[in-house]
Amino acid sequence: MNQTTENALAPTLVRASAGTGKTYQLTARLLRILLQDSPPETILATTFTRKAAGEILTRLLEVLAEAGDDTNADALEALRAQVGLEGLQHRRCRQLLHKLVRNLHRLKICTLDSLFTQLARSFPFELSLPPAWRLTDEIEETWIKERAINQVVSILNPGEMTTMLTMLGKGEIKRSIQRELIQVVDAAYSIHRRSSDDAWSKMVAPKQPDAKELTRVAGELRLPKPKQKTVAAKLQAFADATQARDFGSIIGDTLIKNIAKARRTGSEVKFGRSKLPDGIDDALDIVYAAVRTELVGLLQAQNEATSQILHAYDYHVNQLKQSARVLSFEDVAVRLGKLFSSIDQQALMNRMDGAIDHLLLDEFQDTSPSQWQVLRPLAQRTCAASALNNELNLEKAPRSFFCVGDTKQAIYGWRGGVAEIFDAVTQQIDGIETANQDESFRSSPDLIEFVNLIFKRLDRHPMASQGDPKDPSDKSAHEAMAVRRFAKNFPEHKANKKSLKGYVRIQTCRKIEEGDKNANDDACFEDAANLIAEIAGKAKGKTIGVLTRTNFAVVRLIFMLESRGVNVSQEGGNPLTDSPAVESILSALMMSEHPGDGRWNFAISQTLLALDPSLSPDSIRRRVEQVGIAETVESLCAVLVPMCSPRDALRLKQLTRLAIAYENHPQPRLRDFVRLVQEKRVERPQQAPVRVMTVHQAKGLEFDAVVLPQLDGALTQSSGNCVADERSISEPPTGISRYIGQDFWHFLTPRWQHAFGSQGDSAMTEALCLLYVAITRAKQGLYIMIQPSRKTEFENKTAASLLYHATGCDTDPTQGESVLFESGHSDWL
Ligand SMILES: Nc1ncnc2c1ncn2[C@@H]1O[C@H](COP(=O)(O)OP(=O)(O)OP(=O)(O)O)[C@@H](O)[C@H]1O
Repeated sequence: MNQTTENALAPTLVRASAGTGKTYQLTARLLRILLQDSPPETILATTFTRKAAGEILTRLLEVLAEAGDDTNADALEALRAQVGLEGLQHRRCRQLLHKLVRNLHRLKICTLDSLFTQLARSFPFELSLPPAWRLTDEIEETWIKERAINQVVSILNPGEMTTMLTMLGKGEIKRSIQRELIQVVDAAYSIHRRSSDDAWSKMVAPKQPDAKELTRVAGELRLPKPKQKTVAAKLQAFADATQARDFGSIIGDTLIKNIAKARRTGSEVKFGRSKLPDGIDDALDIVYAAVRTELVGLLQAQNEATSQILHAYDYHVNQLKQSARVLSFEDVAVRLGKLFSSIDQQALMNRMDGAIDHLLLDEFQDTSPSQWQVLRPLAQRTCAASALNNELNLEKAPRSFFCVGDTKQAIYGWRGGVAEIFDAVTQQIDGIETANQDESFRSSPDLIEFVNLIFKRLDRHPMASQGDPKDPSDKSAHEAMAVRRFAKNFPEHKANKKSLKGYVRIQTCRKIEEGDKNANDDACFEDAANLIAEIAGKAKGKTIGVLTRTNFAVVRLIFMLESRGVNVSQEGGNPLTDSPAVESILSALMMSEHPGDGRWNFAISQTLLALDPSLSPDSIRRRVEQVGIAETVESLCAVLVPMCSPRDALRLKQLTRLAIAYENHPQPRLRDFVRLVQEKRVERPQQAPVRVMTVHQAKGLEFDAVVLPQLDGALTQSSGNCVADERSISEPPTGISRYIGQDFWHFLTPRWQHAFGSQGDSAMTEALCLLYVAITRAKQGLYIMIQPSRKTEFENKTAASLLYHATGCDTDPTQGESVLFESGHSDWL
């Protein structure tokens, strides 16, 4: 960036690596805009979480308060450097601080979700918003989803239902209709609502070869008499299937795959090592075409069924929401996206409450395409003017645009966030300047060296060279490309804190001979818990982050750490049912609704009923009817509290709070309350030095030491999702299809092969991003605990094996309790 453009606050996109101070940059820009006297209500800054928004505001006020203090010359100097204004004075900082404090409510620093909610309030009619609407939370969304699905089921007659399920389930009738439909809705509704009506009908099966031809081919395949028995049997099987038109039975046959490969590479069709008899090429092609029609036809039918289900679901879910006057954040974003892409920009601005002149977007990699659709007109408006400022070389920018993010931290693909959104910004915003930041203010040089070592050498893993890059139907090739691209584009990171000591260790846990997966996972968690207890004992006053892939691991580790006397807290919280005391209250409530159900009775006969014999299902039900759920819960908690540990007593208190809040629900029902408690995560209040959480929850956080105890699972999950054919992320998908396994991709057209392959590529990229986020949370200590495995298992696609290969480790990985890699200063503590 040159000085002139910096002065004029040129539209800027910053690609900033982990720990390089995105928040610092954003705050600097915000201060700069405020210091040029822009009214607070014309500024909008968005971040990913409410917490981050709060932190930016706090930081803003703190910086001004410190720099406004006449005796604090250092703070003023730091602020001058941060905002690039050499002549800035203490007095000016104080003035701005006072102005801000008086106008705090006008300054919009918020999440995208909350921005969209505010925007929606300016367009109630265009968005068909129900009067006096409110937002749902995740749990209410689940309830509404289930009710809508029940309604969809109720309108199908049994015949239709069987057909539908047969089509949905690839020919098999599934047992639970509801479960199947929930899966369909979870996998496809979000993309369905972003797409055009005919998107599901883009996968079209080619015409079946004609009947006469098939009969001829069946005969031709019986003619040759090859010497090898296996070849003869195979041709016989193909002839039989063709004769019976039973192509489903040979869909997955190796010979079918071989035909596809031979046609793609221009080579001969082979079966194992055997050569096939001459003169049957044409017959094989016709069988292949028929099998393709069968497979693609099945997929087409599945897509049709899915589309019908989703249309019906969309209707019912909207009806339910309209009558309950509720919307989710996603509903708001989707409606706004559609409106903003169809309305004239000027009309848009005229309608919005107070125009936004300065737009600042944090964590930009997690912006979804439909969110960008809403943000784009705002961004373009601020940029059109700021380009003009540049030309005129104005000191003060009446408008400006700034966004910052890190494509290496795009871990919310499931919400529709895509790294490519950065490219969309550079293409769609005229005159945007880009900058890179790769100097970490967080991590020690030893850690940064490790980060560079790993991510620049990801391609040392065998998976980086797997697959045929020329074959778009080869999933491994797409994944390999993702790995190589990540390594190639990885910028060299630098450390700012040159003298900060750091330490990295990768070690195996103890070996469980003959142990199954659970036994090995548990051994790894146990050894990690011992290690954490040891570090926590030595590292007084330091923070330790224990980062896992799954919520299940969080619960296991918390339990293990607590039993070792470690002061530990859990980010994001668990449902209150992690406390037996809460469980017995829930059992009592359920028993009052279902007095005959022995399960509940057994659960509370040992606790509540034993402590207070006057309690019975009847008395509890009457109490609920007379005084409501909250008071009943409170009275039941009072019976248990004297018997409880402080940990359980706290959970009971939190249960009472939840019950009081729940009573505001328009139709409080005991059953729904119990489900709410079972599902809602509630955090314990204190933040301990050791914090356990998933890597997703750790985004944006930092710790003195990080422990990673769960890197052995597959990097990507096999996808049961649907696949979108998207040419550009700013446009709705042109086609959608249900997913099929990679073995069948060769039947698809190259365009669909590309769409399926891109999904494999994205899933792998996201897995690498997750590993990057996990490793870069550490300031000084990084401890990685992996399971000992055979060398061949280290060829599997796991994070553990990626590290093994990237470090160039030659220590035997089959040995338990051995150190595979170590660098830096073990005495960093
Ligand atoms: N210019 C700076 N000078 C001094 N310290 C800084 C500077 N920028 C950031 N820091 C410090 O470095 C650490 C990382 O900053 P920050 O959390 O803003 O990084 P980030 O880019 O948002 O990281 P991530 O993307 O990994 O969440 C913080 O402790 C912050 O106070």
